[in-house]
Amino acid sequence: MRRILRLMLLAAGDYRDEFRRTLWCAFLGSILQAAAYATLIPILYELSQPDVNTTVVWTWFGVLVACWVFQAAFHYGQLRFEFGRWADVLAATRLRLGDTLRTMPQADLERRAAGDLTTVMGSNVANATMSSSGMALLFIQMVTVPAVIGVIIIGIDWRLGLVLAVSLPFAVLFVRRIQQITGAGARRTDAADAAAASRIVEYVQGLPVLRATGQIGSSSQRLVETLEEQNEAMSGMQKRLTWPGLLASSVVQLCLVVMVAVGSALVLDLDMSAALLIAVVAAAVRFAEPLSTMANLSAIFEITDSALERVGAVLDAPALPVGEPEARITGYDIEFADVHFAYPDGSPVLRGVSFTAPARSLTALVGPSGSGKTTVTRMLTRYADPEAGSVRIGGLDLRDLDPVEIYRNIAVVFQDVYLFDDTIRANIAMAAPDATQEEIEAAARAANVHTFVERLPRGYDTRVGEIGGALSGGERQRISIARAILKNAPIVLLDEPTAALDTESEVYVQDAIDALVAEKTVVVIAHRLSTVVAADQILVLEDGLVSERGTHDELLARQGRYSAMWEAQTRARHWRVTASV
Ligand SMILES: Nc1ncnc2c1ncn2[C@@H]1O[C@H](COP(=O)(O)OP(=O)(O)OP(=O)(O)O)[C@@H](O)[C@H]1O
Repeated sequence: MRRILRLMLLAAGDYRDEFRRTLWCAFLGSILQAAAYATLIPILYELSQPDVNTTVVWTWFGVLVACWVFQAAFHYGQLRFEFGRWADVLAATRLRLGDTLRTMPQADLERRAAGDLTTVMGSNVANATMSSSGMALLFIQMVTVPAVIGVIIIGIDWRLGLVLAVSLPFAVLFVRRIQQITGAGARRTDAADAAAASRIVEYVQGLPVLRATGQIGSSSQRLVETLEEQNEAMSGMQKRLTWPGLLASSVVQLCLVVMVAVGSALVLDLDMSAALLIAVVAAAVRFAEPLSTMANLSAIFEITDSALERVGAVLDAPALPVGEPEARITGYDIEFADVHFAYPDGSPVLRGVSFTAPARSLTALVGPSGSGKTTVTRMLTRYADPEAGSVRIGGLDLRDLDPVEIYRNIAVVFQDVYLFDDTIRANIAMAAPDATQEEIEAAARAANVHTFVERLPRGYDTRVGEIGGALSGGERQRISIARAILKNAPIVLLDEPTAALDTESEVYVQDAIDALVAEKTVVVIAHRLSTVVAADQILVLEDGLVSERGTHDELLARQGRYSAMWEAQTRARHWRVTASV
């Protein structure tokens, strides 16, 4: 219970003090509710006496009314938060989750599948916040009311109290069993939901490939298997709940039957008045009722618990530590000093990379596939911190810098362009939301976007989603370069932006890149060596190490790995030309 309470308070965030007050309201309200039921015992008892003392009856009736009035006041305090505040808590928690995802190391983020995070941000956070308040209050009520009534019944007649005391451990045992089953079931269902969400995202994104390979609908085995597991997780839990559920409610009913039997025997022995028995049994119904409610609701309790756990795991995720949050980048040279890095599940990828890239110079990274080129550019955006060595920008160790400050100074153009389902204008302005229309158009012209946007009926106001498929790879790439030009960051990282383009698109995109990189510190990953002949320095990466460095001419003269790669690519180009003649 303490763990759940901690998670609830974590989910309540800035509203945690209000939430605490609500829990107190629920606790005090529950005691008063139980006390109100208990007043029925002296009232009924007195009414059954041959000479009724009306003062006693009215006094207890006054206590009953007072209990209900105060209970209603506490209930109001509880409902005000439950209905009035939780929508705010939900919105605030989603924003906090969004913030945590932003500050979480990129490497940690990547380890979570997209669908998993969608489930956390969607249904998990809704279950965790909206139902957790209701569940917490219900839980308090369900524990407090029987406890108070139980104590009062024991005080009135220990034998009837004993019946309650004996049946309680059995009821608790079955409720615990139900909780174990629903707990395991809810976790399995949540994991299955997250896996299904990931598979659905993957299925939708991969539709073109799936169509081409005939893996659509039920023939898409991976999706079918995940949906089957989701179904099995849900129905399996329901099946396993049948017997414990039945037994838990039977114990509660049996307890009442035994109590009536014992009470009747006492009445027949003239050891107890019939009126008192009726009053005690009426109160005992309130003792038993929450226990069966608890058994019926435990599935919802566990779903809430599991959702809280998943939301808590994201909220608790450690952010990248920042040495000097106030530090600002003022110089734009880059330095890698003996950088070692391995992905969590793999062998070392960078094994002592060292180089410097002076400000406003162009550094090209070349090398075989898997040699670590992309990882070098990732380290520059503080994707993760090196295991040894340091990465510096303008003399500042990235470990000291807030990732927001790093991203403010770096523009990245990837091979795969992500465009949001918004207007072309909004997609370009993403990195500079305050940019004027003139600035957006200037960037678009520089990136060769203007020419094709002009041809669209709604120009810059055309939504990318409306024409998604109608934009060629080169056009999408040019939009992403316009975005980077508008951002005007002093450092530019290019991950082979022209690699997947046809020759005509490549020319347009190359022009756009030229406009982007002028006067910037540029690091570019290149597979086609012809695109980086003019680089100030070329670094050849092999197996996580810089094996050669120099200008194109210097490296050719060295007759090493670079010169062999150049030879191979020139031969391939020549072969393609002769083959097509
Ligand atoms: N997120 C990741 N998790 C685990 N291993 C990774 C991850 N990303 C890359 N790797 C591994 O690290 C090594 C270097 O990858 P990297 O992408 O940096 O190489 P690269 O030189 O850019 O390759 P390519 O030219 O094919 O893009 C590869 O063995 C790759 O499998």
